[in-house]
Amino acid sequence: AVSPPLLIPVDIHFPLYKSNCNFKQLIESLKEGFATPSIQVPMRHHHDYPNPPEDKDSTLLLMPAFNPGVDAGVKIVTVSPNNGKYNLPAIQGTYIYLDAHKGNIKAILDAKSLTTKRTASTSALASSFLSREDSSSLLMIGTGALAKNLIHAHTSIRPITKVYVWGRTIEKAQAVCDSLTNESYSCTAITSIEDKISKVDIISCATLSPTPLVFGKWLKEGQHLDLVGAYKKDMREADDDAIIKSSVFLDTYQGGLKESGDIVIPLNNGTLKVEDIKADLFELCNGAKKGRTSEKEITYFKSVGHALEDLVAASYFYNEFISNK
Ligand SMILES: NC(=O)C1=CN([C@@H]2O[C@H](COP(=O)(O)OP(=O)(O)OC[C@H]3O[C@@H](n4cnc5c(N)ncnc54)[C@H](OP(=O)(O)O)[C@@H]3O)[C@@H](O)[C@H]2O)C=CC1
Ligand SMILES: O=C([O-])C1=[NH+]CCC1
Repeated sequence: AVSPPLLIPVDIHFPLYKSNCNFKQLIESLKEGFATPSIQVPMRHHHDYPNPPEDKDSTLLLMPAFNPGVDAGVKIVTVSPNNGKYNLPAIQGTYIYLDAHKGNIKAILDAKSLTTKRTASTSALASSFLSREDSSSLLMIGTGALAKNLIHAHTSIRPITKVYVWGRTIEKAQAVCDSLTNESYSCTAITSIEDKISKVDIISCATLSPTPLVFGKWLKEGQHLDLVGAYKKDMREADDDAIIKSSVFLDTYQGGLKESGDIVIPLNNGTLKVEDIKADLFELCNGAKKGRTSEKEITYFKSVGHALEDLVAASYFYNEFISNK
């Protein structure tokens, strides 16, 4: 099968463009983006809607962002949680990248690729503030479209030599490992989260699980927890004990306080108070707040995604296209 192009240029007559992502560069661009006050991001639309052929609702997200005088864009993305049974990623959609001055469309990007790359890079950006600098092992929980990208992004910023992958089936975990050959780390598929989780430095979790897969009782001093999955108020990937043991950080207060059960459930049951949340990526990137402050601290980062990330990544891929043309 032919994979879809990452970017279809509209104002440039060039057939198809598929980009290899340099995660280090994209992470740096995101860091600059989060520290750029001119970028405006209205609260995104987050609509759950019935999906009669399935037993689960789907979600539609509309995500605009503007950098006045420079560029703008909007992502239309759906999450169809049963897509796995059709061998499709849950995330589908498109990104329209615009010139902010005259409003013309500069490019249309495949939102599946854009989202996996910017989400993985956002997690790694957070890790650059929150994980220990000497982190050498990573546990990846989940085997979907994000898993491989998260492994690439996390290993690009820390000296990781050992990666472990857990999935609901060992075959899918092994397939992720098999796709990561010639890397500077080993990759091992595992069958039990509990057996490995206490022994790694960074845990990244990107699943559609409605209930916790990570339990605070398993977490050890100095670990960093990167929670990417739960995108609705009734979904969570980690339990209350994980919150109690950790310093909690968000991608943004705007979405992070409202959209995911990993934050909303502990806020509602009193386990977490808003004032306990240490910082979001705006505050970390502009230097207003600190990330990890001790080797022993357990850091808990929850992302739900933000349109600034899409705009910065679209700009990154567009400029890469222009310079390689
Ligand atoms: N924070 C952010 O910015 C973003 C978050 N996301 C979210 O991240 C998550 C992963 O995305 P992506 O990799 O693209 O999705 P995919 O659809 O490609 O993969 C989903 C993964 O979740 C696993 N899974 C599904 N149900 C469960 C369950 N009950 N318990 C454990 N594992 C389960 C699947 O396993 P199996 O193959 O066995 O079904 C698969 O490994 C999604 O929830 C998505 O909405 C996505 C984009 C941005
Ligand atoms: O930001 C994003 O694109 C998404 N967040 C959750 C699902 C998709």
